[in-house]
Amino acid sequence: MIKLTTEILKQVIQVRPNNSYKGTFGKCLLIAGSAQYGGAALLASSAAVYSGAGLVTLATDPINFTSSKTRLPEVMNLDLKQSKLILELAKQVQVVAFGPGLLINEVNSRLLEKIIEQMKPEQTLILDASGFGIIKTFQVNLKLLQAQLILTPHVGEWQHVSELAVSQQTSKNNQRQLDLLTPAGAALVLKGAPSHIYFSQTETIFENTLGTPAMATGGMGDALTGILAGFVAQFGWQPEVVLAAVFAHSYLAQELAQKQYVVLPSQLVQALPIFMKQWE
Ligand SMILES: NC(=O)C1=CN([C@@H]2O[C@H](COP(=O)(O)OP(=O)(O)OC[C@H]3O[C@@H](n4cnc5c(N)ncnc54)[C@H](O)[C@@H]3O)[C@@H](O)[C@H]2O)[C@@H](O)CC1
Ligand SMILES: Nc1ncnc2c1ncn2[C@@H]1O[C@H](COP(=O)(O)OP(=O)(O)O)[C@@H](O)[C@H]1O
Ligand SMILES: [Mg+2]
Repeated sequence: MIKLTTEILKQVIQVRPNNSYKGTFGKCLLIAGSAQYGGAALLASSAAVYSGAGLVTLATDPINFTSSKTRLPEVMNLDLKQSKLILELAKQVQVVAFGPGLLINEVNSRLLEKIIEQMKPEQTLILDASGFGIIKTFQVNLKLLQAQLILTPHVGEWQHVSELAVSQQTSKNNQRQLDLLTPAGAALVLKGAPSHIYFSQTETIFENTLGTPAMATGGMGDALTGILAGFVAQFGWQPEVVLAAVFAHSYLAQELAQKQYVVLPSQLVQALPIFMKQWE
């Protein structure tokens, strides 16, 4: 088990080249948010923008359009029902993040299946939250994916997907289930206190030594999904980039928690640009 340190931030976060433009830092498509869980979509999409993705589109229930545009005009919106448009855009982005705040239903599962079918090896799919309910309920096969894959379940979601009770979630069992369920190289960010990161068909496991109970507020995982999307969009898919995003999320929360009893996910998101500047 390798413990993450600040080395990973220095390694991954780069000074931006002068001759860059928004296209240099990648495009993200987030498929997230129902009427009930619009906040998850707002947090994930804002985290992608604040962590530095060049262009961010949120496909969501239209009821979230006004709040999305009012809170963050940088984010573009697509109607979750317009699956043709979503699939078209999904071909053009570096990262698709699927799941926060979605309803677990057949329409969303069909959309995910088509995305899995069409994504290319140079792209990355991040699966979070209701995405796990969808793959489990509708038996979606992740092995068909050719793109890179990042799974970000908390232990409750991992229990559902892996069929490992929390008490059975040992490193060995987690690795075996990950290898069974996903293509080689897929990352599993198993969120908890602390979080562990596994890679499919790879022996080495990483521990995120940081984190604080001040993070235990709904939406903190949605923010991580957006940070992962932003990091992969601009720094490319590499195991180190996944590790750096996970570490940055907890490190920043811990920094804020020195002066705060609770760290709100939206506060963490807003603090990202200043935090990243320290590590470029
Ligand atoms: N503001 C918002 O709109 C928010 C929306 N959310 C959305 O709400 C939906 C349901 O998410 P939930 O995470 O509540 O899903 P679940 O209700 O599926 O998961 C929580 C279950 O897992 C168990 N559990 C065990 N260990 C856990 C751990 N370490 N951390 C968390 N739960 C653990 C809990 O006891 C509970 O039974 C998702 O779509 C999610 O994206 C949440 O992200 C919270 C914020
Ligand atoms: N006590 C804690 N110590 C360390 N990290 C925590 C703690 N509580 C929550 N977290 C972190 O907060 C995030 C919570 O994610 P998740 O459960 O998906 O939240 P949500 O679905 O509400 O957005 C994870 O990254 C987890 O590691
Ligand atoms: Mg979550």
